[in-house]
Amino acid sequence: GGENEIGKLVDYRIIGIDPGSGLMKATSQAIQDYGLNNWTLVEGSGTAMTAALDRAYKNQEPIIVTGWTPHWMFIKYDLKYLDDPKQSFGGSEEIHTIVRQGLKTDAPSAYRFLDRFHWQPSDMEEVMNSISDGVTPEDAAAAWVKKHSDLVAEWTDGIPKANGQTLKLAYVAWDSEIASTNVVREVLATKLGYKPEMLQVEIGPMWVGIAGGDADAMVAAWLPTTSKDYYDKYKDRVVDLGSNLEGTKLGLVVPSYMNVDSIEQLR
Ligand SMILES: C[SH](C)CC(=O)O
Repeated sequence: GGENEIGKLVDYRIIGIDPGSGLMKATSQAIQDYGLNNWTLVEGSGTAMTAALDRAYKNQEPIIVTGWTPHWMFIKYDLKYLDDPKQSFGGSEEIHTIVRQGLKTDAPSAYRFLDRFHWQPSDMEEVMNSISDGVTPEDAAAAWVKKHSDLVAEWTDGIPKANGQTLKLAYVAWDSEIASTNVVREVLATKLGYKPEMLQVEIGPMWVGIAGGDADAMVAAWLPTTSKDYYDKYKDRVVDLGSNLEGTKLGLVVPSYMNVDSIEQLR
């Protein structure tokens, strides 16, 4: 379309995250679906996006970011999702646990725990919020595990301990997966006797790592839509242990002080 009031305020830019993510693919789809011809989707990272949001929000300036739930930003700032009447961002999804073929034989205790690992968005947000308040991911995970000993017991009761076997956990540096992967690491290390390592990679290498056996597990598969391309490509070479969290959401997010409510209004 031609001139757009909101577009002018944000220089026709949507501040995105890492280019391979499903969220960026969905945003490109929305730009097409809603005819946002003169708009630019800025590639970066989850960290760069939250830094830009923080700067704009502190100065009460307009900004549009690619966002998702669960995320600490909805606690820290007064934000809103733009309505998505064309459903370019899909509906509410879930996050799956994906492990390498052979893990059940090689590390049966880790496999059994990973198969049981399941928590609520509020649990993930508790860890995320603590990290966003400046607690290290390791300490935030340790505090959460200590506080939620009943749920952790459900994950680990009756599972024999390993004797210091190394395990490689792959993840992408999304704030949600920094939180979840640190909790998984903490349980593997303190309850099940493993020596877990965390490998921070981009989304493609994360799936390749599990499929190729270079990594043992990840809790970062947003499905059925967000990670669909990677799932379809690697599903025959990985083991999907199902959902570890339900009730996610993806979309365009703005501070509540902006006078815009729908993606329709950006054209
Ligand atoms: C950004 S969501 C945590 C995951 C994804 O977009 O692939």
